[in-house]
Amino acid sequence: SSNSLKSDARTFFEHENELLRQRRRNEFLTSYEYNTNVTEDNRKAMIAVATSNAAANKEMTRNVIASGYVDSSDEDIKRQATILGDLGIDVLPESDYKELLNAVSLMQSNYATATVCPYNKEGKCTLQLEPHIQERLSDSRDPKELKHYWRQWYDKAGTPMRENFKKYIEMTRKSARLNGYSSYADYWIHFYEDSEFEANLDKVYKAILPLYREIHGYVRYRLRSYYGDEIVPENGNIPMHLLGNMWAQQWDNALPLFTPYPEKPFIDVTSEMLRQNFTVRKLFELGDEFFKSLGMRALPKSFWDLSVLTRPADREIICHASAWDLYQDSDVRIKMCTDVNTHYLYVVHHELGHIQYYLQYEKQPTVFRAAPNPGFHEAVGDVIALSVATPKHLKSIGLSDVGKLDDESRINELFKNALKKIVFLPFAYTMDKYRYAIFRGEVEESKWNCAFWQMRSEFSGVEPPIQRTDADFDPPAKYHIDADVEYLRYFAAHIFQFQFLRALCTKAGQYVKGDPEKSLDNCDIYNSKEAGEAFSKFLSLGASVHWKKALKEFTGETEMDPSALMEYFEPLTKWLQAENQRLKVPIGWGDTDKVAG
Ligand SMILES: C=C(C[SeH])C(=O)N1CCC[C@H]1C(=O)O
Ligand SMILES: [Zn+2]
Repeated sequence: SSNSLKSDARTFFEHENELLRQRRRNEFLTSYEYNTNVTEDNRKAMIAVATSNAAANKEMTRNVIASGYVDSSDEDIKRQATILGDLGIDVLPESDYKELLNAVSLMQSNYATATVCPYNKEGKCTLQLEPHIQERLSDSRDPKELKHYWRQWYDKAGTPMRENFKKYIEMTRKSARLNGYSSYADYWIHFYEDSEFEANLDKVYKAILPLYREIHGYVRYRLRSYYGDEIVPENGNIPMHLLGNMWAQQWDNALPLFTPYPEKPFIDVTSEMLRQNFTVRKLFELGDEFFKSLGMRALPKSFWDLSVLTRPADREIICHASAWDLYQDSDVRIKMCTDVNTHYLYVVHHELGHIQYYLQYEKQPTVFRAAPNPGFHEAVGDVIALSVATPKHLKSIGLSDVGKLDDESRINELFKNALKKIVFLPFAYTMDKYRYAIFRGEVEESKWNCAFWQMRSEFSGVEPPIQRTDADFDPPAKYHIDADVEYLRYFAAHIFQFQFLRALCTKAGQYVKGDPEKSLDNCDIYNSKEAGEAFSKFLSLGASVHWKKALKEFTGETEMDPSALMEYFEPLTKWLQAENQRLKVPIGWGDTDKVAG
């Protein structure tokens, strides 16, 4: 009878899911060991466990496909079979698999251990990306110093990785073909379960581009008046080393150079935290308190015992922030090199969002212990960070004395947030538009570097501070390109997080469309059990249902839709259009002349 068949299927998947859970725990434990202690032995141990797991996963996938459950009439069984039937890079023959993991882990190790020489003074070349170089890129206003660190980092973290990157492209291309995908790009895209994904992406990019162009024009205009026109062109690409971030992915660190109303008091959270002797632990406790105030999961004791929250003095670690699900007994951890400042206050909340998601779906079968759309996982923490950063919330936790902003201060705040959330979109779009083109063989290898900078210019209107050629190879200077981490998840997250914010703020009674007292940019969902309940319900589903079904229950929407983001920034959009007209700011940019060919 269908019941017995179902029980056979259920028994089958319960067994496979339990074995998969054990394999994942073993794999992530050895990977965590390597990430928190970068040695050759740990790197090899990680590759060994991953390789044996790949063989076991191949066996599981063979069983799942042989079972025929992918055609089951039971939606849940069918979904489990479809996901478990998809092998990814584990499909590779063992020797290729080892080569791929070796190439990726060597790029990650290089990124984690690369050091550069100090600018304009003697001293050992031991400066690290986090915190030294990142801090100089954020705080220096000396174009020569900025150019020095830009060039040192790209020459150290990029070009030497060319051969490893080539191997990575070769092996991922082979894995995609063995899985029946036309390219590794299409393997990445299948995780969005949306046949219109690329079309929707372009639609969203075009929807936000007008606002981005206004921001770009205004920033270039203000930078020109600060640095002069030998450094900053009137109509061309913005030299990226002036924008406060090594990859020019967010420009908020350079805000003091272009604050709309510089005379207005500004909430400088970093100096206030330092004045109040904030510790790293305090940053995590703030985030933990926030989730608990919503009635959501608290951080378990094991989190505090097993996480690595600051850079250890006695060993190399991979500092790039990451959250870890160790698939047993709520064993969840964060590994990052936290400093006490606004940037890390955001990153802490971003990572705690991943942790909350792991805890919320931990009762799901292993196959469903994931997000149904990669963008969801990257959006959870950001929504909380948006609430934390509001003047209302900062006042409630004693980090600011300004609760409600006047119109001009509000423009300053919205501009600061736009330098993160809007500026980021063309950057994220390019990270994967570029890799898609390489994965699809659309760019000849001798042009891989020039194509990268041409796309950064086309989509963001930024360029390197110095001439780059195809003798350089700059893409691996960005962590995610070393680590085989898909990037459009962050693009999607930057759209979804405003849809989540609008839904949660509505539930919390903090947002009413059209009510200036209840606008999105001053909504604080802290303590709202209604918001927490809706969020928990959404997150606990994991990947058990299609993301459009989960989103519909949560926000009433079924698309990745920028209208919530555009509503949040609407007052700024109006102000910028008027201000750029008043100042006769030229909008738009041309081709970059910093790449040969
Ligand atoms: C904080 C993380 C770890 Se999931 C991160 O990589 N992010 C967060 C925002 C964008 C992206 C980046 O740093 O490039
Ligand atoms: Zn993340």
